Amino acid sequence: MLPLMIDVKNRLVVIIGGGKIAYRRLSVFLKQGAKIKVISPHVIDEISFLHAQSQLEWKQKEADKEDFKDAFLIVAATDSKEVNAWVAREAGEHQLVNLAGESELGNVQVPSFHQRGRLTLAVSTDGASPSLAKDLSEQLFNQFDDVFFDRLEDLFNERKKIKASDLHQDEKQRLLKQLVRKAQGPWSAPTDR
Ligand SMILES: C[C@@]1(CC(=O)O)c2cc3[nH]c(cc4nc(cc5[nH]c(cc(n2)[C@H]1CCC(=O)O)[C@@](C)(CC(=O)O)[C@@H]5CCC(=O)O)C(CC(=O)O)=C4CCC(=O)O)c(CCC(=O)O)c3CC(=O)O
Ligand SMILES: NC(=O)C1=CN([C@@H]2O[C@H](COP(=O)(O)OP(=O)(O)OC[C@H]3O[C@@H](n4cnc5c(N)ncnc54)[C@H](O)[C@@H]3O)[C@@H](O)[C@H]2O)C=CC1
Repeated sequence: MLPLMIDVKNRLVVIIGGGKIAYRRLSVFLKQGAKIKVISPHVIDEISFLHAQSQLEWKQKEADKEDFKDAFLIVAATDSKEVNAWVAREAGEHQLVNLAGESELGNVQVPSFHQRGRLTLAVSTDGASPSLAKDLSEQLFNQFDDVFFDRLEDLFNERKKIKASDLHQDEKQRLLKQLVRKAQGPWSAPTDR
């Protein structure tokens, strides 16, 4: 599978199911600014709380095709394999589909990831061990300290200036390479700290 960064801001994400896993998925999309619609006869308290705060839409019913026809991304997270597989079959060929259980029936998998500032680290084990993916992404992320994130922001700003300058393309390339070399110091916190 190919890792991509996807902007879901203001996009419709339809979550089929209202349990613990549905909540874990929708929390991620909500944080990224997606519009969330939950389709489920029952939802856990955390979801009904968000609904009461108008942070998401909730249709209290079993899913049918109409519910997800306009979705940018569909998450099937019911406790029924049959329902989840049906969602995967009925989804349009241009829609993104994630199945919390049998992910191979969909076309999107959710990796374990950490994000701060402009850095995103994601780990996928393709379902071999979600727990290991979680541990690995935590270990990798913990290597970076506050200094790193300040430097990364500086890099972003300096690079923007070089890109916008009237310098010759070759000179821009030279400066951009120099920028990376300059930045390649001890990026991360020493391990004995
Ligand atoms: C295929 C995938 C779904 C997809 O496509 O998205 C999938 C599938 C399944 N997970 C299961 C179990 C667990 N999943 C977790 C945790 C996470 N699972 C996540 C992703 C994925 N899980 C995708 C593959 C990612 C990969 O492998 O790299 C994370 C990264 C993201 C997220 O879910 O939000 C999140 C870490 C959150 C974080 O990083 O913080 C834990 C541990 C815990 O909850 O702490 C357990 C219990 C222990 C264990 O089993 O390891 C089961 C068995 C269910 C059953 O028993 O019925 C299935 C189904 C199956 O394998 O058939
Ligand atoms: N990706 C992951 O990390 C994990 C995935 N899973 C998978 O996710 C599935 C869901 O897990 P939980 O949230 O714990 O289950 P749960 O039993 O807490 O929730 C299931 C939800 O599906 C809803 N539902 C049932 N039939 C429906 C229908 N026809 N239309 C709409 N909604 C319907 C129920 O009302 C309920 O809200 C599990 O069956 C398992 O396959 C489980 C653990 C971890």
